[in-house]
Amino acid sequence: GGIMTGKQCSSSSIRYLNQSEAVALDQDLFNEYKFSVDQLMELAGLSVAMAVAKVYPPSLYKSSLIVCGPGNNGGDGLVAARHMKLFGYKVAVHYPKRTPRPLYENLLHQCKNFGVDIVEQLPHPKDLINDYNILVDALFGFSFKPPVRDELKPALDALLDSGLPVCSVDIPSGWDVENGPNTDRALKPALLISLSAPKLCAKPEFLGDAKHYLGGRFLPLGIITKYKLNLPPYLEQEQVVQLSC
Ligand SMILES: NC(=O)C1=CN([C@@H]2O[C@H](COP(=O)(O)OP(=O)(O)OC[C@H]3O[C@@H](n4cnc5c(N)ncnc54)[C@H](O)[C@@H]3O)[C@@H](O)[C@H]2O)[C@H](O)CC1
Ligand SMILES: [K+]
Repeated sequence: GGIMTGKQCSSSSIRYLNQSEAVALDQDLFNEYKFSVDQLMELAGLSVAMAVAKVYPPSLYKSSLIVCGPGNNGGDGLVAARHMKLFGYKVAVHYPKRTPRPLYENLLHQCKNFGVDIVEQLPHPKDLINDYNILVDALFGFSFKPPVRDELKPALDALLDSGLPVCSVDIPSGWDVENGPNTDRALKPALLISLSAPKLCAKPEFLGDAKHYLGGRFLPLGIITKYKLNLPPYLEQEQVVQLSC
């Protein structure tokens, strides 16, 4: 739908970033604006948790599983896990390929100390529905290059075949960042949370009837101008804004 100011729901005239623009914008935040990854990841992960809670409130969707990948998209998932725990969800994390960096190690440590379950071995995808109400897809973000390597196929299969609603962080995992769901067996997320600005794969023709939120409310005006972003306004102190209804 178009801009609906009353309901804060807009998607017209949005500019979608290609993969190299997304990487360049990210680099500008670190190099020109001197943000640390931890800072942005905390805000990104918080906004993911907030969007998930708006669409799938913990009172109705109590039990969640967050599938985390080896990069910063997975880091966003680890942050979201901690916030979702604070929001009242039962939270489990599956984190099959761990990158040995203090950032990720500390986030995982925090999850454990906040009572997040760490699931080493996933059940068969069809059995996930017995234990969980929603899945969060934090497997791959804007640095993904298809096809998925074998080692992470089981994690993607869990997201593909469970039948549960999937909330994708920034990019629906397995999708081409620019060309969207261009395989036979593509993920169909129920909710996408684009971080900082939507990438080309988040165009309405790819998302279908999925809900779409923008989060990561940390862009300085200089970046918005440089990348000619035309983002919808966030209401008041909200960390997310809905893009399609
Ligand atoms: N500016 C922002 O909005 C911020 C976004 N954040 C999040 O960071 C990700 C991008 O993170 P990055 O570390 O660059 O990469 P990814 O997580 O997308 O994945 C890289 C990771 O995955 C492996 N990999 C790549 N392709 C494959 C493949 N075909 N098969 C298996 N594995 C693959 C690769 O080796 C790496 O290990 C962005 O989307 C946001 O979610 C930041 O949190 C904050 C700033
Ligand atoms: K993802």
